[in-house]
Amino acid sequence: MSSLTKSTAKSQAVLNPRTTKYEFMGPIGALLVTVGVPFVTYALYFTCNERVGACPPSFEYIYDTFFASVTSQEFWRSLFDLEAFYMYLGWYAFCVVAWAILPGDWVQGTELRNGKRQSYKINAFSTMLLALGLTAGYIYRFGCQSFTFLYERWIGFVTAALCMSIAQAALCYGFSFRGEKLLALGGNTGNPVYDFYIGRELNPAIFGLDLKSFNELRPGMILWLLIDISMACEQATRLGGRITDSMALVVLFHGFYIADSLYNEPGLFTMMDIVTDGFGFMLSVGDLLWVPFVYSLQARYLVFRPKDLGMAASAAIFLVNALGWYIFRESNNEKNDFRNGKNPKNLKFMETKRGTKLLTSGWWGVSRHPNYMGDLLMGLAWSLPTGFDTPVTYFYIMYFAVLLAHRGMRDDEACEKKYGDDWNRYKKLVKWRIIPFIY
Ligand SMILES: NC(=O)C1=CN([C@@H]2O[C@H](COP(=O)(O)OP(=O)(O)OC[C@H]3O[C@@H](n4cnc5c(N)ncnc54)[C@H](OP(=O)(O)O)[C@@H]3O)[C@@H](O)[C@H]2O)C=CC1
Ligand SMILES: CC(C)=CCC[C@@H](C)[C@H]1CC=C2C3=C(CC[C@@]21C)[C@@]1(C)CC[C@H](O)C(C)(C)[C@@H]1CC3
Repeated sequence: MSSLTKSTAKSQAVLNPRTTKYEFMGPIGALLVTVGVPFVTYALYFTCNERVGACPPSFEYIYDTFFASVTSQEFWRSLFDLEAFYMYLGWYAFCVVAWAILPGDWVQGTELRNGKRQSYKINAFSTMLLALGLTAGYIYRFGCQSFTFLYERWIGFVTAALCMSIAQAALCYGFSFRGEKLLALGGNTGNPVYDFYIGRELNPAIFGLDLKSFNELRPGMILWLLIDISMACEQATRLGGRITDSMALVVLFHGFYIADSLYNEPGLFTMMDIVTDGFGFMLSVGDLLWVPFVYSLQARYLVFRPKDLGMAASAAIFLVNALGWYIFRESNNEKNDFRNGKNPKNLKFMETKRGTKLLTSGWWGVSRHPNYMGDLLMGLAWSLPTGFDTPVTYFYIMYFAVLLAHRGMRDDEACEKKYGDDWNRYKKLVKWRIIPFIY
């Protein structure tokens, strides 16, 4: 080995140390989630659709109809739909083109280990507006019944999104070995199953397009809204032109959440996924498959189980969502302002040896993750319009509680490393993790 190659290898090892600690229960856990996420996405469809009597159906039904068909070639062929595949590719290409041509400010992310900063173009919200405008024009021109293909070709789109997420994660994993890349501190164990799942390269990018933030906010989140609109169109087609109040609430809540997230795009760049995690299968499948096809479950359910709630129930559910959103947005804003050197509400804070201050009053004095509490309340409001006939439409809030509890623990560990004793002092001041007196 030449001395130049040796010194490059040495500086790479210093910049990208081997990961010595596993998260997510190591390679076994990574493998379980890798297989489990696509499995659950398909299962939520096959155990809860209009051909199935109850959601979920009896075990006998699953055994007789589903297990029997799984062994047939026909079943596996039905998962692929070439037209849906091309439409999905077209959708992804639309998002890339919109990113490239729509105007947007370039902002810098947090400082990286190599002293550099990643640049991000801010135009996720305008991409959503463009997609919504084109969809509205299409529906206006061709009628609501022409925008029901996302409902009709559901499984074909699921498979297309899954293929895209596998392809992206595999390419990112492969390219992370080429050249001098900045790796994620948690994704460089040397175990391919684990590193593929967590993501090896921290910020993979093509022609200035940062793949991690792009995937997190655009092709999946905006598709989730389009899916909801398609479900509302399918319901309107079936009900002779009207949609139920429950469907209106679900589409409104989801739409508002998505628009709010995209409008606050710069807030993403300080989050754990962007700052510490690599772009691996976890985020790729989470962004492209899980978010659009699982988060929209309530809207899909209301197509074949329409429900009229009436004014009182609708207003009550609306208030739950509004309260959740208020807590979510206010707490995220308090922290973002504070981290940007502003404290408009004069909130109390504690100094730390690391130099960064921690809020101890306002929402961040109520619990250590008040934003999770707001997000969970909204999740509950999204399920309530479907009534109490099935637990399946409450899947989102159950999964989300587990995701946020686990995310809170990961963050707690990271903060303990960052802040040392000061973090324990902070935990004594703000005792509750997410929901006061409960958790
Ligand atoms: N819908 C969905 O599927 C998902 C939604 N989310 C949402 O994303 C949002 C962001 O979540 P996430 O990034 O996990 O976590 P948080 O927004 O809670 O951020 C945690 C970080 O904030 C800083 N911090 C912690 N306590 C304080 C304090 N008292 N004062 C000031 N700064 C503090 C620390 O970083 P530092 O000190 O270094 O600044 C810590 O690492 C949440 O609203 C969550 O609900 C998340 C995952 C999935
Ligand atoms: C089961 C599985 C595959 C888990 C992967 C987790 C992902 C689904 C989530 C990890 C962090 C996420 C965030 C959002 C969506 C879900 C994923 C990708 C988010 C974009 C939702 C909207 C919010 O306002 C947000 C921008 C704060 C949020 C960021 C994190």
